Amino acid sequence: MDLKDKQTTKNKHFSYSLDFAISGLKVAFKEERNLRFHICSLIAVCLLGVILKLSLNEWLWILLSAVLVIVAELANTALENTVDMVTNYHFHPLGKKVKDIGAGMVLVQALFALIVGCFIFVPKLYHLFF
Ligand SMILES: Nc1ncnc2c1ncn2[C@@H]1O[C@H](COP(=O)(O)OP(=O)(O)OP(=O)(O)O)[C@@H](O)[C@H]1O
Repeated sequence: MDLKDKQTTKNKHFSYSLDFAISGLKVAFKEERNLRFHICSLIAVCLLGVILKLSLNEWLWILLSAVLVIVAELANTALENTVDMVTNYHFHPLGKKVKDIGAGMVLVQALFALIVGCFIFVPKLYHLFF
């Protein structure tokens, strides 16, 4: 961690904000197995989308669902880290509540993505095989 990483004041330039945002994404990707899983799933879905020649509307629904899941996972990661920082890894009923609600948020988004994926891919796969 260099001196810049110990900054606690507001960013003075947009480039600093961008720099910290990118480093946040890198840390989340490195530390969160679920985030890596969601990104791998997105790549697989995109490949399938190319093979099945999705329309522009279908691509937009798929991308919206994927972005919602990834944003939820990032927000959940931030919540988990905040709970760990505040509780110092000790059990606290409110810490449990926050983490469980955060996990619920990701689940809701993931179910939405699954439903969208089923609406788009199931009929296309059905026509392909039957
Ligand atoms: N400080 C704490 N106090 C109370 N309960 C906690 C605390 N930390 C974790 N827990 C409980 O343990 C569960 C798992 O915590 P963890 O931090 O591993 O989250 P997770 O949901 O497994 O994260 P991930 O999204 O990485 O799978 C939480 O959902 C919560 O019920």
